[in-house]
Amino acid sequence: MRQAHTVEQVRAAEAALMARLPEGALMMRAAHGLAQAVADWLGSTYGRRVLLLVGSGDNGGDALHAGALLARRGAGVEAWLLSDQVHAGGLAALRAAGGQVVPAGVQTGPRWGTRWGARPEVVVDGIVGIGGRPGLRPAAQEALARVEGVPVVAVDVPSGVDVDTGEAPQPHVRATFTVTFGTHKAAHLVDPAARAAGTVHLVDLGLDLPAPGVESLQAADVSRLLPRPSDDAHKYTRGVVGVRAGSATYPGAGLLSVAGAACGLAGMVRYVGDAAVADRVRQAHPEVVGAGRVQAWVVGSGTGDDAAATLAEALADAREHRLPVLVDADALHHLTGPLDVPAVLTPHAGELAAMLDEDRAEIEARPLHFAREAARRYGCVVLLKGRHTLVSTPDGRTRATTTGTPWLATAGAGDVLGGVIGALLAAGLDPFDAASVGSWLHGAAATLVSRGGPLVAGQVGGAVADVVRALPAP
Ligand SMILES: NC(=O)C1=CN([C@@H]2O[C@H](COP(=O)(O)OP(=O)(O)OC[C@H]3O[C@@H](n4cnc5c(N)ncnc54)[C@H](OP(=O)(O)O)[C@@H]3O)[C@@H](O)[C@H]2O)[C@@H](O)CC1
Ligand SMILES: [K+]
Repeated sequence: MRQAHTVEQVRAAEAALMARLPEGALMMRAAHGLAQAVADWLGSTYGRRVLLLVGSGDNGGDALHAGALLARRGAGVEAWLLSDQVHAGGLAALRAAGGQVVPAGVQTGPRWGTRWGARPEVVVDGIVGIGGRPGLRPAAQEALARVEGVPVVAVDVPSGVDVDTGEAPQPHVRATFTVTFGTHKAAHLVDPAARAAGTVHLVDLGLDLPAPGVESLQAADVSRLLPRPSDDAHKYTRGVVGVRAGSATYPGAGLLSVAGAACGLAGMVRYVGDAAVADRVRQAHPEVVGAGRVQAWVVGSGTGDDAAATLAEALADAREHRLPVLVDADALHHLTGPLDVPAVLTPHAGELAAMLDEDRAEIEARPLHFAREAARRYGCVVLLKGRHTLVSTPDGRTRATTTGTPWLATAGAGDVLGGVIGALLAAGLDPFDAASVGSWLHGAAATLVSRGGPLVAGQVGGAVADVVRALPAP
């Protein structure tokens, strides 16, 4: 599990560990990890040009110490100080290692602003870390503008983003990769900040941390959580998923929801809906049967004018038999308040905006906030679709999905996702696990069929089996 802790949690764990270690030991662990990551990325150190942007706090201290380590391995290292006060030990170390230092406010050389007369090969963003406020001050913005186009490695977090919320409303660094320390932070997993962080490399510091507020499943977690048939399983013990989606106007939504539900993770799929759609479903998926008892419902997509009635029928059955329900698309607009059955809602940003009476742009700027808000308001698990899909519970616990490919942004992908999650609900996972595992599998399946190129939604359900096959042993 990739875990993301808050600044407050990190500070507390750091204080407890620092009390047992010699002064500066944690910063040196961080600096060694940072220097190694930069060296690995460059492929060598001797003669390479590394520019440090150094703010007033320990984040700048990390950059200076890492710069000193790189300078000792032969790199040309220059530090631009963005404040009159920077980490004294780090500054002394860089100077002692032969690094160049350009004090705050000093106009630097002609071409790239460095004494090399050539572009730096990498910029190390030590402007601000977990002690910063969102946004960048003018000195940092000017420095970044002078080295525009040079790859940036962010120290701990891309400076300027909001570390605990993943929001990035103001100017901020856009990194090629980020080297973080001790644990991940929400900004590494949650967009838009996660996009600014690039690839994230974690340096272990040995912190003793509490339960995280945000986490991200990895292949091993999915393998552990995945319901697998027992030796004596039959189709009913594996769970039956019922799909109420699609209509004469939107038959494709029914077909694709079934394509997801029929990914093989449940024992059986029932389709309940328009007769003509049901015929087409049976042609495409002969194993799918009609109405009867189910263990979970998938309801909503493509139900058009019938959405309210279809939702009401599914909820009535779910109430009677205490079944979980996945509600998507058209049906989302007919929810009025907290649900009284276990449920997963799967809106995209536009649908969530309508559900919460907000602007879509606001939802996209603050997805973690609004996923949690919706989960509280509707009293169930909410999955907010996006590049990093978020799954939140009413108490705020959140998982971010980091599998997937931009090619998955295609019509019908959400229908398949709903079906896959429905299968997992029917197979017995609780709504939080079903939604997060389903989202992970859906993203991984899309990456598999995409192989770097375009895909159509219908391919994704069928590829879930290959993803499951490739999971590590539980
Ligand atoms: N935790 C750990 O386990 C370890 C942490 N370590 C490292 O320490 C980092 C945290 O260091 P930190 O506490 O000194 O805070 P940090 O973010 O460097 O600077 C805060 C100062 O910057 C300023 N400032 C504020 N906003 C700003 C802005 N937008 N733009 C520009 N400046 C801004 C403000 O000062 P001001 O200028 O206002 O006086 C504020 O006081 C952490 O991210 C990690 O890298 C590792 O070394 C070891 C293990
Ligand atoms: K930084």
